[in-house]
Amino acid sequence: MKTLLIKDCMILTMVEGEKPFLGDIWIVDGRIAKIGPSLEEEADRVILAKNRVAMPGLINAHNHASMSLLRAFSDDLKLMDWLDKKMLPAEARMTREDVYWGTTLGIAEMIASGTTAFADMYVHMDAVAQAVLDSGIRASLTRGMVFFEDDGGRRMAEALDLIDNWTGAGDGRITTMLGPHAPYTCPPKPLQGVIELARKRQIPLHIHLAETIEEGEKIRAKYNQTPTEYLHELGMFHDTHVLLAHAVHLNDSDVALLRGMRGGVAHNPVSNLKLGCGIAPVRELIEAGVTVGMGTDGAGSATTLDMFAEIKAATWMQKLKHGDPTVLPAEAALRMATIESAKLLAIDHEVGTLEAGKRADLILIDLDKPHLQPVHDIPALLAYSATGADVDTTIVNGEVLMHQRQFEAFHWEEIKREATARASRLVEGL
Ligand SMILES: CSC[C@H]1O[C@@H](n2cnc3c(O)ncnc32)[C@H](O)[C@@H]1O
Ligand SMILES: [Zn+2]
Repeated sequence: MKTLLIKDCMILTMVEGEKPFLGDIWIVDGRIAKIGPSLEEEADRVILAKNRVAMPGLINAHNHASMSLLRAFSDDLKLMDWLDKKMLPAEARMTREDVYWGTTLGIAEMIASGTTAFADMYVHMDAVAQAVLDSGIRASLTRGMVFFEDDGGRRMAEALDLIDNWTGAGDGRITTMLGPHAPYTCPPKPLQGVIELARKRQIPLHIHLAETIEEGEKIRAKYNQTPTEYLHELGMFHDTHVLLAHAVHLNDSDVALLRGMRGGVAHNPVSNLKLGCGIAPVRELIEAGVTVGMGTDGAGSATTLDMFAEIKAATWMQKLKHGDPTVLPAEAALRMATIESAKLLAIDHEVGTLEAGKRADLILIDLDKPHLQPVHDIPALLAYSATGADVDTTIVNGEVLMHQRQFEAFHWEEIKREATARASRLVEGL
């Protein structure tokens, strides 16, 4: 039996209706065994957490972690130029080892800024899975599939290999999905095949949707439909859990089509702002009963994987869009980054709130700083003033991955050396 006791923290469980309270968290074999005041348990390790807030780890519901190698390489471009002229040529040079080290760099940033789980779509996914396994973080992995030309079924075979070989690995830390990339890269025939397979094997789907106006124009020209109508008509929302990344350009009838869907939308506000894509209809989706979580997208576009930046951007953007500061209050934004994202990854029975019986995925945030005093309202402080750099401790599955801002499972110098050398090679001459 392996035990960990966290003492004397303010606990924000994110369970609906529960206010923050002072107490201890008792963790046994990776799960929360008890939460309460003055727990006197013998533990293998005790973390004294005075002046710290304990909250569920943040869950990044849409990422391409390897793209951390392409951080700040190509910015201030329109999405299609950025993707076609910069990202795709650099990605064409990526080896399996590049993807391993790029993902590890992304994971290091996520652990350092309080993310304990992420959803990823990329290529060389066995390398991504290995990086997740080695790092101790939790992830939902999917092989991104574009169907421009016939590849004899190679991408699909790789997607199924990932699912067959890695689902449940790392004591359940790794889960998997099928990932058709986007409506504009997936014509009806192959996309229908993916949807049917997902339904038959009950595998969740992860796809980009309605990110830009140009995407809407392309799909309108080809199929005389909105991107959402296109996916709906192919049966994507009938009986399958679907993680929709972005969903910026939805009209009222698109939102109505998503009502009652399984899964929901990963909102990526920083990427949407930076690429000038627009403001997603978050309030309308939530009012329609659609689950809305939060993600960063890759560091190639967002530049940062700090989920606290997303939390701020999400709430500010909705307040601005509706001209109303009461829209998307602090606690609702924090819920999007925790339990609502957990629902998108279909892991909300295990993580997303701090409750006895759940996996011990949690973070400690250091309030002993000028920008986090005085402590009137913890959710407001966390949503509006905290940053990833205020995360003191990150714990996944009961394992301490960072404490007092020191990685416990990583060799940072090695990651930096590998990542910087590989990144230079990938972008040379582009
Ligand atoms: C086929 S693997 C995933 C693929 O997606 C690309 N990508 C990264 N960010 C975005 C985005 O915001 N919209 C669309 N596609 C994106 C990434 O470069 C990979 O090629
Ligand atoms: Zn993306």
